[in-house]
Amino acid sequence: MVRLVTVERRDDDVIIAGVVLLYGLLYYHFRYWKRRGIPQLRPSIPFGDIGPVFRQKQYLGETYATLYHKSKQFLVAGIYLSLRPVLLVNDPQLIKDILVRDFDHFNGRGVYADEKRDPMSAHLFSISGEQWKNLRQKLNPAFSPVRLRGMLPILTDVGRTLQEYIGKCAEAGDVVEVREVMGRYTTDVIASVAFGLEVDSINDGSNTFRQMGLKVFGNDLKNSLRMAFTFFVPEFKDLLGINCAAPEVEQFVRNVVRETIEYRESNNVSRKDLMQLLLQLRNSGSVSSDGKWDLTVSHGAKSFSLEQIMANTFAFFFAGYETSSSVISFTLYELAKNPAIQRKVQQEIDSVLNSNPAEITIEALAKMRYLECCINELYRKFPPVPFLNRACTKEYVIPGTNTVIARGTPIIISLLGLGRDPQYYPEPERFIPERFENETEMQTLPFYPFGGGPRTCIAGKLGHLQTKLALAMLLSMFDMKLANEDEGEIRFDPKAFTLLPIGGLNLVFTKRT
Ligand code: HEM
Repeated sequence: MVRLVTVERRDDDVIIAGVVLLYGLLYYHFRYWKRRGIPQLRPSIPFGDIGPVFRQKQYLGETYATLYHKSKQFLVAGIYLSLRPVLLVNDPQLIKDILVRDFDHFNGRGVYADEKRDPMSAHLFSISGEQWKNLRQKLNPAFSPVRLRGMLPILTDVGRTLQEYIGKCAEAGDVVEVREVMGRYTTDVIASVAFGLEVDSINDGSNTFRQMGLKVFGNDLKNSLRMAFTFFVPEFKDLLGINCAAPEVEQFVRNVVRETIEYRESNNVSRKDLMQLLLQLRNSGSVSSDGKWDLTVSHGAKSFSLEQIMANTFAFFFAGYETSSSVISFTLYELAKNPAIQRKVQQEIDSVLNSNPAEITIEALAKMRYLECCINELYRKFPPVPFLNRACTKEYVIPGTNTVIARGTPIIISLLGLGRDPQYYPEPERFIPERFENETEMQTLPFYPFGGGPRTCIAGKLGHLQTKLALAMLLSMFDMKLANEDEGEIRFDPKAFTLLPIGGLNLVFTKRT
């Protein structure tokens, strides 16, 4: 009896000692930034500063914005994504230095990429260092102005299908959930521009392309783990043994890419899209910078592997469709909420297009300055990529201080936080496109909807073009209003990986006379 009690006591002692030790280690860990002389907030064990995200109470982009507002008096603040220490950079000048002038110290992305274990993860968005520099240099010509001009007819075709679809809804007096419909529009654009396929998910939401797009950002448990490990703790992703894309998405991309390439190569088919340019790169080692679309077939070794084509097409797919669709749908929503702004932008579009709305050219779009201001205001208020990621690749001393950013440190810049900061944008909750009328003033604002420096969005001009084109095509033909006039402020789905409003964005369109 006495022995039994002694053994139980010993077990208790071991457990207590274990708990104390673990607590001590965590306590030590969560003072990582303090030990480095960098201010930190009040992280909690074990979620650090992103407890609301883990508890599914707040969308990650909003949590970063909150952390920005709490710490903006500091140039930088140390935060913890659960166990992972990350540096939040708040100061506009330092942000600019990191993105542009001192980019050499920060060319990493800080997310998961492993060409061998998970080839689909090693694309332009995720890779770093020399590998990234090489690929970026090769892919840059694929998004030059002359290429965009070549792609415009594809965008216009899909835009017409969108106009017709909205026309039918207007006639029937249907409520349109624009976040979904614009997601279908950009899916069709990217299917055509990146994969070279004509799909019509606008009229058929059950289309495989659309379903795959939804799966990429799906918030089921497995996908949540997939995203969390890709972005928060990439070091441990291998332990989990799951790939960056869901198996059915990966299989889908593989099949589509393989079949398209086989078809084009055996039938000598040429099309003005990204797939054509990736094939050019594969066959000749570069994308032609003089705007040619044909393939020079060399019989030597291919310089860009099939796996690389797949990974990068996948990146264009996920980076391309969600961003623009978010901007188009939130802009429509803001214009429905602000009828005076809607009328002003329509008058501008009418005067540019005169009586020929079928002819929307790049030159015509460039003349729509007020529409441009509306889109910029939208990028500010609802940035489709609400934060930027970088990783420090070479030790860096913050100018004017003794603070050292160590190699390997992941960096976050909260675009949503900056965009909603009244210090830069008075009355940040209001939609005021006029803020962006003065281009010189604009240059002084911390405004990076497409990121900045050499690692800025490679296809920003394409994204902006498909956004502006769709808005011009819709606004030239339709008026719109909120389906529910007393709709409150937008709340974002805390489980989503993108800016997804709970309940959607519901509008009613009527044909303009
Ligand atoms: C309105 C539309 C778009 C917005 C607002 C947007 C925004 C962004 C942002 C903020 C980044 C990160 C830049 C940085 O870290 O400095 C990025 C990167 C990227 N975007 Fe976009 N994007 C858009 C459209 C597109 C489209 C249409 C594609 C592809 C067809 C695309 C492909 C990419 C890729 C591949 C990267 C990684 C670039 C690199 O790391 O070198 N984006 N985008």
